Amino acid sequence: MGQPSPVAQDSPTGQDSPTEQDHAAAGHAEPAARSPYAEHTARLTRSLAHALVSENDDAELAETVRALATRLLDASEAPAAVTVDDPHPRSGFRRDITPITSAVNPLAPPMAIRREGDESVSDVALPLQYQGPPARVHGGIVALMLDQVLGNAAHSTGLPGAYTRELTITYDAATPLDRPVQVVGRIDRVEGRKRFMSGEVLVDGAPSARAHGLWISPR
Ligand SMILES: CCCCCCCCCCCCCC(=O)SCCNC(=O)CCNC(=O)[C@H](O)C(C)(C)COP(=O)(O)OP(=O)(O)OC[C@H]1O[C@@H](n2cnc3c(N)ncnc32)[C@H](O)[C@@H]1OP(=O)(O)O
Repeated sequence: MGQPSPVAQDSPTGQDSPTEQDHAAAGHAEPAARSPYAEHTARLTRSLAHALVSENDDAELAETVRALATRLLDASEAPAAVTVDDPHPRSGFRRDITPITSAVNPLAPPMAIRREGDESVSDVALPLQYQGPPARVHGGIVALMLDQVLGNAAHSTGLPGAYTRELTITYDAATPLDRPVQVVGRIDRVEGRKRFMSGEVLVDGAPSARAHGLWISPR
């Protein structure tokens, strides 16, 4: 079996952390502290997800995975016995468990979002497990990436927390797998509780998908 395709940077999001009020408004408690064990396991699970949808075979790797699965099972029964270094130590970062930017959620590539001027930006290359039509990223995943990056931009200015109220995606062209694409989002205008947002997925600088959306803060 070949190496899994490179996934997005295995790092946290750069996304603004939700406040305690955000968590309270969202109806859940503050997540538990970060776990390096969870983060490493998520990385492994991403690689396994890629291996499962690939059609390659490699007996030596299969044996390595079998041994690792045994070790992981032991570790899950006695997690304190396993010592790992946190590759992304941060202080004060609340744990991100979203299925798109989280380092510890294996459903997430994960995307890392940064600020560039007035925009939120993420460079990402999605591997095979995000495929829709052959060689193309699934349209729902494209919408997920845009939702997250526009949401990041909506929260980037110190404005209160807001939810996606409306999100329209226009798919102009294929978003390719296994190639770097750039996801960009920005605030177009603010009207009271409403933030009107826009963004794109760029492939070699040209939009493969465009998004327009409305984010609203709860009353
Ligand atoms: C607290 C925040 C927490 C944030 C956590 C961050 C973590 C990030 C994690 C990642 C998250 C990733 C992202 C996610 O997954 S976000 C999760 C997915 N989204 C949701 O769950 C949101 C569901 N919707 C709601 O909860 C409510 O609708 C909210 C709270 C948003 C507003 O409820 P509210 O009861 O206040 O209002 P309303 O819904 O009756 O709407 C009525 C208003 O909207 C106006 N309107 C409607 N359409 C349009 C239009 N096209 N052009 C212009 N205006 C338009 C309309 O005129 C009216 O305005 P006005 O007459 O009042 O002036």
